[in-house]
Amino acid sequence: SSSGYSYEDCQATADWLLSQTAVRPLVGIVCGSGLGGLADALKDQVVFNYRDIPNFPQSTVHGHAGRLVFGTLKGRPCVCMQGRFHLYEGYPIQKITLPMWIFKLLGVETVILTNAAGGLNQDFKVGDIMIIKDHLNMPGFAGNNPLAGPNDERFGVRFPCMSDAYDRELQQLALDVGSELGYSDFLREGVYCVLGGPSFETIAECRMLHKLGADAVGMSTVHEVIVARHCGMRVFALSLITNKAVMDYDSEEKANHEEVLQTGKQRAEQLERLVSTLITRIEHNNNFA
Ligand SMILES: Nc1nc2ncn(CCNC(CO)CO)c2c(=O)[nH]1
Repeated sequence: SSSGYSYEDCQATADWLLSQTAVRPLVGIVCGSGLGGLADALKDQVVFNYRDIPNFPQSTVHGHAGRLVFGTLKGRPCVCMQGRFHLYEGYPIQKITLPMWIFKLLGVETVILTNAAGGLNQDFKVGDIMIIKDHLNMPGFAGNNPLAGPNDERFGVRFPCMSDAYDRELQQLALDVGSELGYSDFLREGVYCVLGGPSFETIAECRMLHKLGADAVGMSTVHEVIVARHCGMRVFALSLITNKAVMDYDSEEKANHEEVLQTGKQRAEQLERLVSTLITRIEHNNNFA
């Protein structure tokens, strides 16, 4: 569509990347705020700055490097976005999700997305890792959906199903890996709600979202998930709970980005171990590639 990219645009970018590296990734990783360290774990890296990639948007948020890192994680070929895009940066939604269409055309079969989020579920503690089992797409309720506009059947169907967006097998695998690694006491599951941002939510909004069944709130991920599912990639996503959302009017808590990045640093190592171990357990169609 007009503000979107054509299949040919995406193909051109993917072909450009494939001509620059011999890595043929099966897993695509999206690193959330302060979680870019995951990309540093890749071996035999081939790195591209977003500004050097045709059609790619630029990261403008502190804690988002703006690099596409190809490499291997325990022998598994991966591509990792160190820095992602958000509605609050002022990008049209199709620009935010362009990397997903490109991942698809690179041959990626499974996308792993991480983000930092506020905890709405009162049982959650700062530093918990929440496996996302479903989402609430608030911008989508207002029609801000990355699939709006003409549909290209080469990517997927006009009306894609979202009741199976978050792969149940990968969720179970993550729980198993988490308990193997001894992470069970900070590993949770829940529903992630996306808001446009950049302002953090009000107390009334937190209370409303909690009543609506949301366990965590953030400003990303859902748009990429919708596109990834539209073009048939498996999705696993998790939120690092970087602060407890303010739910009471007598609270002195004030959500801030620094706290988000600080918690990311503290938990980064466990999150990286969880994701890299998970990746070695994921079965792919052409594992022999
Ligand atoms: N209460 C609350 N806590 C949060 N921690 C991280 N995020 C996700 C948004 N992250 C932004 C600002 O840190 C950067 O992308 C949020 C949020 O949206 N709300």
